Amino acid sequence: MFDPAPEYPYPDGHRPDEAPAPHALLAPVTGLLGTWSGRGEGEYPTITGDFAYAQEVTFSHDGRPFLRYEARAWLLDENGAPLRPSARESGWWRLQADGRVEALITQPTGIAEIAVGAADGKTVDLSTNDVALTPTAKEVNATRRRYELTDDDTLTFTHDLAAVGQPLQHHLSVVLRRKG
Ligand code: HEM
Repeated sequence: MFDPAPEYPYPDGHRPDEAPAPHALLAPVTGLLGTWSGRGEGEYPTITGDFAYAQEVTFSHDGRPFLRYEARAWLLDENGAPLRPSARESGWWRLQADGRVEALITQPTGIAEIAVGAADGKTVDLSTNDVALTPTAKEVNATRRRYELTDDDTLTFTHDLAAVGQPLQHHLSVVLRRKG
């Protein structure tokens, strides 16, 4: 009998050794699969003082040659307690031959980025190819995102930002640990 609300039959995989098998083109990024969390610090010349934050990041796949990417951050007070929700973003990393990456990343602040770069199994380096802004979004011109797997369960991430009239420079650094 016809089921009007069937379950989606292709759940995402979060580990290289579980079904579905990762597509061969994902080989340079399979070490990132899963959920990560950690604490980081940020700064920008237009902001008063540094800030501390926590972040959770998830990479998953459905057997095709792209990653689903999701990240959400929250600010921390001086005792490490949650202060308020901060940046969120989600997107898709399209893996090409030779570890080339084309990423589409959107944020609820009205920013949509296309970034391109490369992954080699341990590192991913993505730089802006294009940015689209909604009419009320802050001016963002470019970003650079660097990931490094320092061991199987530790992922460092740095984010450089060119925005609101400032040249490309450090905005965020975080050390993420594999969850679970
Ligand atoms: C972990 C992720 C991030 C955190 C924790 C974070 C945190 C912050 C904080 C605390 C501010 C100061 C304003 C405020 O209090 O909200 C800020 C400003 C800003 N951030 Fe981020 N941010 C993150 C990611 C990003 C990303 C991915 C972009 C752009 C691609 C971005 C672009 C900006 C811009 C344009 C400003 C405004 C600067 C100004 O108007 O002076 N941020 N961020």
